[in-house]
Amino acid sequence: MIKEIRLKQFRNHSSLHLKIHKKRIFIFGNNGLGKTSILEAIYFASLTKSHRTSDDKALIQKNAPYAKVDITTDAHHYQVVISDTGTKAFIDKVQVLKMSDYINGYRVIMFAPEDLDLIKGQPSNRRQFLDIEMSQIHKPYMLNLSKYKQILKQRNALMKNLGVNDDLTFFKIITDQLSIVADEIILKRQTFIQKLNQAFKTRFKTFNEVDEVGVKYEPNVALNNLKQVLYDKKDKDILTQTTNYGPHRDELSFEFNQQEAKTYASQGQQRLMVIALKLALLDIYDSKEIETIILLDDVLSELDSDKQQKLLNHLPEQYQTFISGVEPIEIQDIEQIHLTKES
Ligand SMILES: Nc1ncnc2c1ncn2[C@@H]1O[C@H](COP(=O)(O)OP(=O)(O)OP(=O)(O)O)[C@@H](O)[C@H]1O
Repeated sequence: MIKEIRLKQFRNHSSLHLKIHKKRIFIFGNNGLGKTSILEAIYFASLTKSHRTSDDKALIQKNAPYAKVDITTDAHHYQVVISDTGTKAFIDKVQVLKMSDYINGYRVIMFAPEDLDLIKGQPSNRRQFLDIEMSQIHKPYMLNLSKYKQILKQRNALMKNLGVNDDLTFFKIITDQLSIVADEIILKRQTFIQKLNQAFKTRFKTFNEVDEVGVKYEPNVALNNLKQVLYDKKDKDILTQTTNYGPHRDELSFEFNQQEAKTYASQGQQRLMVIALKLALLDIYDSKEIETIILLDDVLSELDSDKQQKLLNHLPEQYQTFISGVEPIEIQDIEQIHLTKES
């Protein structure tokens, strides 16, 4: 459990010290006071990256030389220092030189309003979600994915130079290699989404007993078919100078009462779907030994008071959960932190 948070020159926080006593924490206050930034800092101290920018320097307070985040849990003290020269990370005051040894000391699951793009946004948003989440729980998937990207790049380069009547030796080698790795990816995605779908449905039901949701895998080409398709569609790939088929074109579809959620579900329903999806990930992670913190940024907006209560009452109890919002809430056993201009 996180017991203390200290921010120094992080975003708009010159110096902030919060002592935490409970498992549920609600941080509220007016717009722009830095609620998201606190959740972002907890996220950053876990993964050494932000959920909303790839530019770490944006986290340093304007005109300050560095930013610092200290997170104290029951077990350890985590510190990250961000400066012009990069990010340094420390566990219990000892610098950890290899970031892969530092990250995930505690795990974070975050919902941020940007995550609504999972439903509303482009297929690439959904593929990215799949790849990030699956890589976290299955290392061979991550390795296959980077192998796939590398072969795909080579194949695309080949397609730029290949003529319809050219020798096909290299084309065959690379197409066969790509298909083998692609099938591994498709198979793993299939299994993962099946599990995710079950957990997603169950989580969503705790917030809303009436409606039915689902997430479906729509592979661009079905398992074990890619090799044949790539041979059959060779001329199209040559003409367009790229690889038109494969898991890099896969899609996930979200359904709400058997309809496409993107166009059918309301804003509030979409929000609950994404939160349920994020919580479903917890149900399929197999890592009781790693402490997990849930971060819910601005989850309550667009929800009516009944849905707000249902959401707050059905959050999994075993995980410490930080929630941000604008107005205070009436719910028991939650630590409410009021951010004001002076805090
Ligand atoms: N590097 C920085 N230096 C100083 N201030 C910054 C920096 N980056 C962002 N800010 C400011 O920090 C403030 C905090 O933003 P944040 O998104 O955390 O607020 P919030 O309380 O979550 O707001 P909202 O309720 O509107 O979501 C904003 O006013 C923003 O302009």
